[in-house]
Amino acid sequence: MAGRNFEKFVDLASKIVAVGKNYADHIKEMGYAAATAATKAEPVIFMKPTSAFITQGQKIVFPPGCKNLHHEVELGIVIGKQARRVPENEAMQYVAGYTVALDMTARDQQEKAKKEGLPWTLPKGFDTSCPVGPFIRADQLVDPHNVQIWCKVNGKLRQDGTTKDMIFSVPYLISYISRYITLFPGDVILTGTPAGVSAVVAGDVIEAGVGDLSQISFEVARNDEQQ
Ligand SMILES: O=C([O-])CC(=O)C(=O)O
Ligand SMILES: [Mg+2]
Repeated sequence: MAGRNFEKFVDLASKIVAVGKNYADHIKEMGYAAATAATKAEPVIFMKPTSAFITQGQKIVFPPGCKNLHHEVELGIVIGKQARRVPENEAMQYVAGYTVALDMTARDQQEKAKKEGLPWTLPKGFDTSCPVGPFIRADQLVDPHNVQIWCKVNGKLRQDGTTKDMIFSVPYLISYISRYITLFPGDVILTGTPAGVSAVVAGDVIEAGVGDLSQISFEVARNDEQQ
């Protein structure tokens, strides 16, 4: 991992791989089928393009046609070196660090896609759908499975979870994803959201953090192309 500047992981990344249904309380609030021994072995995986990234100072913009935009706070894993078919017991060697991320979701469009059995690419991958925070070095977060992740909207706490409640661990996810998709330095894995997701409107300010290690604040803006 030497020689690379992971402070700028957004510029290094070639992709964002996102995990869904990783917290039982969020599975429940969304009405997803309960996890079973069988589904536990298979996390839900989807992707966002790197054009979804925004960093502080930029605004979250409603995608065209969306009337119900949700925040989802998530721990992001920043990959440190190329990972292909990595065994779980070696997976942590591939972690450069972490970040706080928002998996912004056009919930109305995602619900429509779910009903029709279609992919979530646009509801999850539109421009500005992946606000991220500063880089957290791996040695600053020694136990990624025991940290608070939280999200406030206009100062009001909406999500207050802990990564202790993740169904699939960080090494499991790296191992599982890298069986199918080679991960490269700077790539980000979003590890799923705890309960408390809710709608935001233009003018709202979303704050989120991973413990007190990384904190972000983003304003939501309407889409000026909106019909
Ligand atoms: O949209 C969803 O509910 C799936 C997801 O991203 C998550 O669980 O974090
Ligand atoms: Mg999510």
